[in-house]
Amino acid sequence: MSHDQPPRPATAHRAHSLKGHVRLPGDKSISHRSMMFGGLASGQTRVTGLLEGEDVLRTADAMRAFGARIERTVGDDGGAEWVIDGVGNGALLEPKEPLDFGNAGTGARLVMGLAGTYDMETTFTGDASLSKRPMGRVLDPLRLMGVQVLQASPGDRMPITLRGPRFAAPITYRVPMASAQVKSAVLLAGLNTAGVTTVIEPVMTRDHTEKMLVGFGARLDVETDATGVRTIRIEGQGNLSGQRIAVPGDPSSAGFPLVAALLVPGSEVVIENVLMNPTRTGLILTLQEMGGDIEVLNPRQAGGEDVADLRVRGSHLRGVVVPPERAPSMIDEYPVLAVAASFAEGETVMDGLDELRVKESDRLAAVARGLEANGVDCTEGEASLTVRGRPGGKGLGGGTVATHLDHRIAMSFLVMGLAAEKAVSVDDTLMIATSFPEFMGLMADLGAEISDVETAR
Ligand SMILES: O=C(O)C1=C[C@@H](OP(=O)(O)O)[C@@H](O)[C@H](O)C1
Ligand SMILES: C=C(OP(=O)(O)O)C(=O)O
Repeated sequence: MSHDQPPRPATAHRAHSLKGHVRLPGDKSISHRSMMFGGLASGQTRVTGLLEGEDVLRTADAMRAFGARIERTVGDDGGAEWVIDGVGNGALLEPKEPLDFGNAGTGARLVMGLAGTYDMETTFTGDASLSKRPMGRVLDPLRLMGVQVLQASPGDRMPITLRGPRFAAPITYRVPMASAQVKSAVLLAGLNTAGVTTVIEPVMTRDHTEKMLVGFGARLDVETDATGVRTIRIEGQGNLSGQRIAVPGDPSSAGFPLVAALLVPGSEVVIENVLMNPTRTGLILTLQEMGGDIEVLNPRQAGGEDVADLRVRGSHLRGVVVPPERAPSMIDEYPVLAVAASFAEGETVMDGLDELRVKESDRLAAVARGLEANGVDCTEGEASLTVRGRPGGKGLGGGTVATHLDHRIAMSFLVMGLAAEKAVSVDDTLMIATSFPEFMGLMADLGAEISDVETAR
């Protein structure tokens, strides 16, 4: 997608029932990291199941700019296999051009860590959404390690130019907000820093960086104390070597067909090969607590991760209070949970949502405005959202939602339109390609009717 393409609105109509088996694209967090660690390691990394979304392809471009060779090939089973020839440890080259991360916070923040401590200059740019997001959370620890910020827009925003020191200093850093991106950026900066870099994580967030770095051969250990505080130590300047990675299906993407199947009466959908890492399953747990009929089938291990298939049936949902400490395990899923709550009996209370304000959009405000535009009774607090649902979706819908360049807002409200009495429109769907390019086709295969500008009825 180019930055200057005109927006592409779409409208979702009430569906009769959703039926079928679907396989999701690969997990976005693991896909980004596969590109980064494969691009840095010595030797070859082969990745199947990669999410070929725009966010991940930007990370691939960045790793190419640092000198990695990355190609999409066809594997033995006829599926795509990405082959990465890494630059070798400590051998990133200075990029000749600014790196454009598009819409991707993960790509930008993790690569700032990965490259920031190198004795070279790197410039980071992004689209209008990414340029509004706070980068100080990553720049602050990098500054402590000796990285100079040569250029940044007010409030430590992009475009940003970093200049690494000759010798970076290892630090001990307590992550001030629940953020896997900040934790990861510091650990990745530690990779190129002599000595031991320590990250203290008071609240556990997704642990893909830790697990994958160990898989690539990094010297990293994690200690968890009795209160759950994690201390992660990484020894710098070790050796990463190329790996084979099979990326499981993205549980954040799973949220959309999952909630759609729960809300549309008479539905039965099986979602195959979903990543079930416990740092990512908060949405499934919450929907089960609401009375959602979600069966976890065939739980298994694949490539060091928990994976399962999910059978979902149309269900009568009840409102719940979502514990704030669950937020990190479902942080990207609140928009679609709010949609589910709009159809539940009674009130759903979501709290501890401060981080939603700094995503691709201010998701707390975007969700509340979208719900209001579609007749949902809700209250937006500083870091909370309370939704009073209407079982059956009676009287809901009929509005157009402003998506603010945010893929998850677009997909969430299209899901709402499949179950609401009246159709729901979103002002743009182009951003869906950043994380879930197959969304429209996959939902249509299940029986959803979503019309866009080209197929308007
Ligand atoms: O590390 C990651 O892969 C991600 C971490 C989360 O961001 P924060 O670290 O900002 O919470 C999440 O919202 C994002 O989609 C992916
Ligand atoms: C927050 C998200 O991604 P990122 O921070 O990588 O832009 C997301 O995918 O919902």
